[in-house]
Amino acid sequence: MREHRRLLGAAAVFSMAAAGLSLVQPVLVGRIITAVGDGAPLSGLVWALVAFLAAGAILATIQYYLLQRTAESVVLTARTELIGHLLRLPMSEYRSRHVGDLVSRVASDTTLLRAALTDGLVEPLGGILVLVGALTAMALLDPVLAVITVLVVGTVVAASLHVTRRLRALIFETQSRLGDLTGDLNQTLSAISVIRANGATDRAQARLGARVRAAFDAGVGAARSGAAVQPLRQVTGHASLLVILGVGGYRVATGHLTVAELVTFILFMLLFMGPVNTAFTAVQSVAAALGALQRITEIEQIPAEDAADIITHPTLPASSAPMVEFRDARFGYRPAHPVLDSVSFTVARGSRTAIVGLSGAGKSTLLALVERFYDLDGGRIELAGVNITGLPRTVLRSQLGYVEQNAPAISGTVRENLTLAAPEVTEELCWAVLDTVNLRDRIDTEAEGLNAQIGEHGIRLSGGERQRLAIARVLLARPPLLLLDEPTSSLDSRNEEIFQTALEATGADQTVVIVAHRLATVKNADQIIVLDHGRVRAIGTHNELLGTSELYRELAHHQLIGTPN
Ligand SMILES: Nc1ncnc2c1ncn2[C@@H]1O[C@H](COP(=O)(O)OP(=O)(O)OP(=O)(O)O)[C@@H](O)[C@H]1O
Repeated sequence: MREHRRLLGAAAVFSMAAAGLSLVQPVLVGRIITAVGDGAPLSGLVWALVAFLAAGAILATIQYYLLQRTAESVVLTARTELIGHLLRLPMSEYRSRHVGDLVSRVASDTTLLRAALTDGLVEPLGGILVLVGALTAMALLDPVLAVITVLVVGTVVAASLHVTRRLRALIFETQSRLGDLTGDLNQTLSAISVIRANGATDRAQARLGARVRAAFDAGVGAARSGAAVQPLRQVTGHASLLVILGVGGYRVATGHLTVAELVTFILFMLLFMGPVNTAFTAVQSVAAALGALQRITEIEQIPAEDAADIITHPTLPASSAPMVEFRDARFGYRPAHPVLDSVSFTVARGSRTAIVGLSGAGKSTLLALVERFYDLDGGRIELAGVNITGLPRTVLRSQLGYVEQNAPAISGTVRENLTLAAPEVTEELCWAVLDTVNLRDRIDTEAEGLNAQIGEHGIRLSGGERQRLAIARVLLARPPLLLLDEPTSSLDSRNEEIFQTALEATGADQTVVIVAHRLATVKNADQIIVLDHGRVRAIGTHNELLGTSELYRELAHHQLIGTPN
């Protein structure tokens, strides 16, 4: 920010100096005309005029560069801050907003700030000097003509300000429609195979076409408002020139003014019109920037995920308490629709806990709550005896290895995906863990090896390969608690066996909570939690539950846990 102010200050000084020089030029021209009339020597005056013109041009060039540089760095700061904030929003915000709209706020809205700065801030500074200087000179030369000029220009400027009042809202509307379009386009392209396979391309095109049309209509609305200013702008220049030529000519004829004075006056008037024109542009740019700024601040005003956190434990104290404990936990994505209700259970250190239940029972939500993607509505979750709301989220998450349902991958290389939680691990360890999940041979087929790109969302890998890569990532990071959400749903039986072996090899220093949909994964767990409509129906081992839980018996009988009945 300080750098911006320094650069802006320098640009303003250059702008005012260039403006000051431009004010001297009409005076010199007037002198030259008088000298021509008097037959006096001209060369000194002409050289002075040339020198002033050249100096003015140099100053204007420097000022232009400084201004553009500042404007670019303001965009840089705005983007950097917005991106920093965007990455830290509460999870619910990403679910309720279009990602494309968020992207357009970073890419497009910030750009509008640039024009406001160049047109709206520094140019007018130099402009004010020219305006005041030129007006004073005009008043000294001929007060009557000066008053006439001010009246003509003032009326038109007032009218144009009235017109541009609506522009800010119109630009907000235009940018919002653009955000809707990029949001929809982004979603459509990421689900293009679903659309193609269902023969919905034409419908998608029609829907996107309607979005394009809405953006066009909003843009036309803003253009109409902007265009209304243009004739006023033209009128100001032409009308004042015509009036001054008429009245000025009359005043020369009646002996109130010399020709040299009239020419000087007109030159000052033309100088005076420069800032007036700039003001027209500035008003529009600032209105546009305010519209865009509204969209940027809308996001920046959303408190970051951890803004309201009250940290009671900056680090995780050494403790022999259970690894995880849910105590009467209640949660709903929407206030009146509880997804989890009175959930209580304990996960011992080094144990394997499986969570089973029908689809929609709340299994994934349970893991997301341990990650603190959402906060409970009631009750508490403890990690090693500490309420997780009292831990910094970075500390909490450093203890967890989470394999999400469907194992989403990040765009980038195999290595980037593997080392996301442990950037420092060696190449050797990477290959070893790929070996553990039976992925070494597949990655070996890539000429770039670990540096092979896996495409957007890992599109170049099969579902099962993506899942194995996600498992490899948490195995590599070796966090104390693994949260695995149906990690084998896309694996064949051989790879599932390999996964079981890898899981058994994790050792007593790692606790595992696994949402499972296959009996094979569940059978050997130390405890199985049966979840039904957000409530814990039973807890026990496979053999115990076969005897005590009707629901578990039914699920086990179908061999498929977690799918609708
Ligand atoms: N972001 C969300 N916003 C609103 N409701 C949600 C959200 N995520 C999940 N739900 C709802 O919460 C309930 C529990 O979902 P959850 O994903 O936890 O179930 P699950 O037991 O993991 O199901 P599955 O076995 O099908 O993965 C479901 O009714 C689901 O529709």
